[in-house]
Amino acid sequence: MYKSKINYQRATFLTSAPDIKALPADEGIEVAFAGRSNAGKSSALNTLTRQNSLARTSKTPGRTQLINTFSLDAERRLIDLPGYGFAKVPLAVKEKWQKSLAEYLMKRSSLKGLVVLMDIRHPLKDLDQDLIHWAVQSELEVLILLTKSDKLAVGARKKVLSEVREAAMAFMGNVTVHTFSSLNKQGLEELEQVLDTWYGAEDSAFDIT
Ligand SMILES: Nc1nc2c(ncn2[C@@H]2O[C@H](COP(=O)(O)OP(=O)(O)OP(=O)(O)O)[C@@H](O)[C@H]2O)c(=O)[nH]1
Ligand SMILES: [Mg+2]
Repeated sequence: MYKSKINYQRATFLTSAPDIKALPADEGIEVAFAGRSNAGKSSALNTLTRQNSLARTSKTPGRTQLINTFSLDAERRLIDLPGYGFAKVPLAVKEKWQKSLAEYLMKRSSLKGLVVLMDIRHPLKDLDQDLIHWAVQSELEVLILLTKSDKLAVGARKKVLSEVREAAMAFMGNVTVHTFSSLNKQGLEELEQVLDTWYGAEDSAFDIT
C-alpha cells in the first residue's frame, strides 16, 4: 500500500476567485483539477482530501463557477476549476468563467501540473484533447484520470484504460493515465503518488509533512 508523503486530509479552503486577480499570491506549487462539467473534479478533490464537502459537487453540470483554492501547507495548493463543455448556464456567465479559466491556465506561474478528469464512458472529447495538447506544450505535468470507473465492469475499464494510454502517447509529453472512482476510492493511491512527485515530496527523508 502506498503511504502518501503529503497529508491531503489537512486541506483547508482558501478562496473562491472570480478571476485571477483574486487568487492567493502566485508562489509555491499549485496543482489544478480540470475537465468537462460533471466529470467529477470536485468529487475527486473531496476523495483525495477525505472531506465530504470541501469542494461543492452537484448532479447539475456547471456547479463550480469560480476558481476554488485549497491550501495543503504554506507552499502547496490544490485548485478546483470550473468545468468546460456542456454547462447549461446563461451565455454571459459562461463566457466570463471560461475567460477566467483560460487566464488562470495561461498566466499562473505556480501551476505545476494539471489533473485532467474525464468520465470513463466519454473520454478524450475535443476540448479535453485541446487542453492536454496545450498543457504538454506549456511544459505542465499532466495526469489523466478516467473517472467514475465504478460505472464499468473490470474488463471494460481495463480496455478503455489501455485505449486512452495508447492515445495519450500521441501527445508527445509526459502524460500519465489512471482510472479513478470517488465512489469506491479506486485509483486513490495512484493519484496520491503522482501528486507527491509533482509537489516535490517523494523523498520522505527530507520532508516533514
Ligand atoms: N458513480 C460515480 N459518480 C460520481 C463519481 N464522481 C462524481 N460522480 C457524480 O458525478 C456528478 C458530478 O460530480 P462533480 O464532482 O460535481 O463534477 P465536477 O466535475 O466538479 O462538475 P462541475 O463543477 O459542474 O464542472 C455528481 O452527481 C457526482 O456524485 C464517481 O466516481 N462515481
Ligand atoms: Mg465542480
